[in-house]
Amino acid sequence: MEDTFQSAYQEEMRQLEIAQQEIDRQLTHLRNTPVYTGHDFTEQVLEETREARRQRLARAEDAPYFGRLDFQTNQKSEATPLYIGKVGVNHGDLDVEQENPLVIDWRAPIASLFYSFTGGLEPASYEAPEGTIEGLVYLKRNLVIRKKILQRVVDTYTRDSDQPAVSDEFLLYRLGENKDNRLRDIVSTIQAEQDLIIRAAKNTALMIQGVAGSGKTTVALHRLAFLLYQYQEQIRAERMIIFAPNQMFLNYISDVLPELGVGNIQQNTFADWAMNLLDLDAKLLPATDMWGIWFETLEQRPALNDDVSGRYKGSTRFKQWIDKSMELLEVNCVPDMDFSPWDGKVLPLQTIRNWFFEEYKHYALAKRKERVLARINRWIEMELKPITNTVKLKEFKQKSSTRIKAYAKKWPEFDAFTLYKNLFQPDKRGAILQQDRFESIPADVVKHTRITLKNNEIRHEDLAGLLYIHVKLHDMASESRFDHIVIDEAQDFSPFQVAVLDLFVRNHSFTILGDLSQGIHAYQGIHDWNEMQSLFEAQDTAYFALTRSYRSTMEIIEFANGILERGVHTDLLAVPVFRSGQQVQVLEKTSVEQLQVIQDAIQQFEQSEYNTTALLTRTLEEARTLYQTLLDQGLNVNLIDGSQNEYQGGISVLPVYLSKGLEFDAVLLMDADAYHYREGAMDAKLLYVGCTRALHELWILYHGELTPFIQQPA
Ligand SMILES: Nc1ncnc2c1ncn2[C@@H]1O[C@H](COP(=O)(O)OP(=O)(O)OP(=O)(O)O)[C@@H](O)[C@H]1O
Repeated sequence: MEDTFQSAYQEEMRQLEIAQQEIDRQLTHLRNTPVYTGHDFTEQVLEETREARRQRLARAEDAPYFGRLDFQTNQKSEATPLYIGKVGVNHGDLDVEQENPLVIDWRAPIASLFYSFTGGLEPASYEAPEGTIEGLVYLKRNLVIRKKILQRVVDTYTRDSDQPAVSDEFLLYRLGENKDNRLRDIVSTIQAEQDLIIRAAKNTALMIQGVAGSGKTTVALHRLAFLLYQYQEQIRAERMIIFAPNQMFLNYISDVLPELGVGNIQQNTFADWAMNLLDLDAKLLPATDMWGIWFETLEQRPALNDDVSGRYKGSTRFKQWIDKSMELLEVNCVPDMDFSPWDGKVLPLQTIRNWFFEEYKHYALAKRKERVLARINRWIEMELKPITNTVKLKEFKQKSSTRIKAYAKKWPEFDAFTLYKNLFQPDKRGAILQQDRFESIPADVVKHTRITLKNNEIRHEDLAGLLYIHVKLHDMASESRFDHIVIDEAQDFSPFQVAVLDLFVRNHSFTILGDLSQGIHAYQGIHDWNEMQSLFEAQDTAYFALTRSYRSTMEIIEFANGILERGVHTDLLAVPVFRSGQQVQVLEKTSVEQLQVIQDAIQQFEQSEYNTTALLTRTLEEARTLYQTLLDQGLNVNLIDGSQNEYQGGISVLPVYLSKGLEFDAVLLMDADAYHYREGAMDAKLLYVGCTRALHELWILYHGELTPFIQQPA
């Protein structure tokens, strides 16, 4: 066994040397080629290609590949070793597709075998542009190369061995590593079920329910890199966008795409993106406004049902209601009168209606109004032309100018904010719905929305409706469609938000990822994936479930599953990868003792060389207090209160609801008592989110009665 390993290692050392020499040679050649800066178009294109190769080779220099697959197609008499890396490298200086390149790009069709093959003697196959290619796999090997040095060779499958495939061994090695303050790429260990999602066809609204730590965010980013490779003729990075919950999260994931050699993809929160398009004179209330109601109050939280404002305003019910209102607006918007520029001259209502409802019907409402008014102006000019009497001409000009202004005022104002406001006050002039229809909006929603809108303030939950009206008025979506949209943490998105985004993307090309068990913003998000799936025709959408969790140890996953079983009653439980660690510690301590425990834990984590630790409190106020106490003790800690744009790593103190999406080597969850985490799925989900942030260690601290979602330690 040892001999086999030695010879494999020697063989890979030799291959690495060959690969590195070739990469060095090509790079030196390219670097010595003078950069073309002239105006000749052909030369400019050639220079661009050279520059792209320069950059690709530079990325391959330190670690040209991470895997090897020996594959024999049915047409060949022997297996060919295929080396798979983050970027493809050809033999020689030509930039054309080669049958057996030196290194194959991980996104190439043949590389999918490396991910989908999980062992067995049966033939394996992959889909190539020319059809299905079948053959036999002889070897699957993982290689760790760092800074040009071969560090590890792990065979996860050899055909002539009677050992089963051990693909988890290399994965476990990778998962056991400590993380820093950024998410990383996983090209060397993408799992078969993740690969299916990454390589799924482009023109589908893909919905992925994935348990905590199943790699949803990571997979979405790899999918973008794949789409750019696979559909390079059809899509551009600048026309793709990732929506994530906040700027800090965007910062946390910001290294992955550059690691995958992808730049220029837009990344934003829905709120910032929508506000930018709407360009309103109103103020967006910060998200903390809602958190105050749902997270900071431990007692007397509002009941959560479909009539709470976030759920209602995010529903297709509300969208349909707006549709109806807009239809009525359209039908009734032409002033019910002829237009007379001066006494004795009349443009009949029927002509104006004909322009609006027939000739310009393909334009959006605001444009139609604009066109009709411009046409009336042109009509006035035509009617003025034959008038030769200068006194009369002057008089008519003045009259018509005043009258057209007055007439234009009789049209509704096609401004999204004004119309949105009117939706909530049918008794006002300019209302677009009659009272009887209006009564279907929950009374509480009307009451609270009126108050905020009156103060020129809007909430996040208003953005979908506002944007929808804006699009209907101005049709700006068709001019600036995305090629692909990723929505991360999609369980916190509403169906209405997705319906609006669907107007902004070609061919329903979405990757929508989330976890219902982490739906802590259930007051605005979905409760079931059907709510989103039903927005699309069956052939335009696909659903995947990721159940394996890669982040945490088995002990942590099993502990977190227990919380879900007790508090959420779901079948969406995580299946751990077989990575064992410390038992979860559940410790009853008084507040004075807790401080000592925290200090001990931090010391212990430092010895384990953990880079990131989180202290999770139930509320923001408690996080602030704990942060101050720890600062006073001389500890070097960061507070995360929702206002940060960057995740620093180190020791962070934060309320549990702000930890979503992040991960830490160790987590200390504070105040896990029956007061802080009481009855109700929302508290259980909060606890679940908190516990599943931990990679290696989880400590639970409480005082008094333990929360019912956690089993009393024996
Ligand atoms: N195939 C894999 N190989 C190695 N690591 C992986 C793999 N898949 C996921 N991971 C790791 O698991 C962790 C969780 O990944 P990620 O944050 O993408 O999951 P998630 O499903 O978005 O999590 P959550 O919903 O809990 O925020 C990350 O550290 C990621 O690198």
